[in-house]
Amino acid sequence: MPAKICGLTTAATLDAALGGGASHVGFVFFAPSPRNLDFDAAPALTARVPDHVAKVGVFVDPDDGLLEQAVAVAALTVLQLHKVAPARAAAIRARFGLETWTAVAVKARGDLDVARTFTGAADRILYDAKTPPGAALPGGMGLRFDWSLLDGFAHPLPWALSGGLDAGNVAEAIARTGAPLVDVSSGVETAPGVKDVDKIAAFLKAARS
Ligand SMILES: O=C(O)c1ccccc1NCC(=O)[C@H](O)[C@H](O)COP(=O)(O)O
Repeated sequence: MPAKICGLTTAATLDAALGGGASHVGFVFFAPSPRNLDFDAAPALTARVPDHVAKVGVFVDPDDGLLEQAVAVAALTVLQLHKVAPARAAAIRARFGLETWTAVAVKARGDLDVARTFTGAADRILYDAKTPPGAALPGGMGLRFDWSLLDGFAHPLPWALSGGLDAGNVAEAIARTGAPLVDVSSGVETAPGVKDVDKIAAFLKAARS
């Protein structure tokens, strides 16, 4: 079962994700996040990732300079964009030539309409829970949305399920939604930004079960 462990900042927790069989590992480049990865630390950390595992950079409305620097220091293979309009996602995708994901924040069924606007502009939709107005982060808050909102939705692009997943609910989430890829951050932490090797292993095992 393809799974992304997001917000990794240490070798031990990255190795736990790789050892547990993660298909994707995520690195956040957003200064306000407790998971922000320093440019100085990125090369040594991301060099541990074998070629068959995707290195996903997570960005919030990034400018080209930030993207260029992050792609260079972390040898990213996927760009995950939050708070980016379709035209900007298309421009980033064209400029960098990398697989490009866009996060779609979901609270109500109507929020899914946004996904369709990314056809031709992104390669994958990451459905994530909508964070409250004024929240510090647009993701990584451990919030779950009502999975039944995805019932019968004709996905316009390949997709992934995110938001409030953990070892205790990921198998049900996959069974309930048919998600082809799952993504987690808070659910494998002991505190915001503090990943736990045992929780990572348990999540990946549960996702496979
Ligand atoms: O994780 C962050 O700190 C973050 C900051 C800014 C934008 C996005 C961020 N995370 C995006 C992710 O892909 C998370 O894995 C996803 O939102 C799920 O998070 P969680 O509900 O905590 O598992």
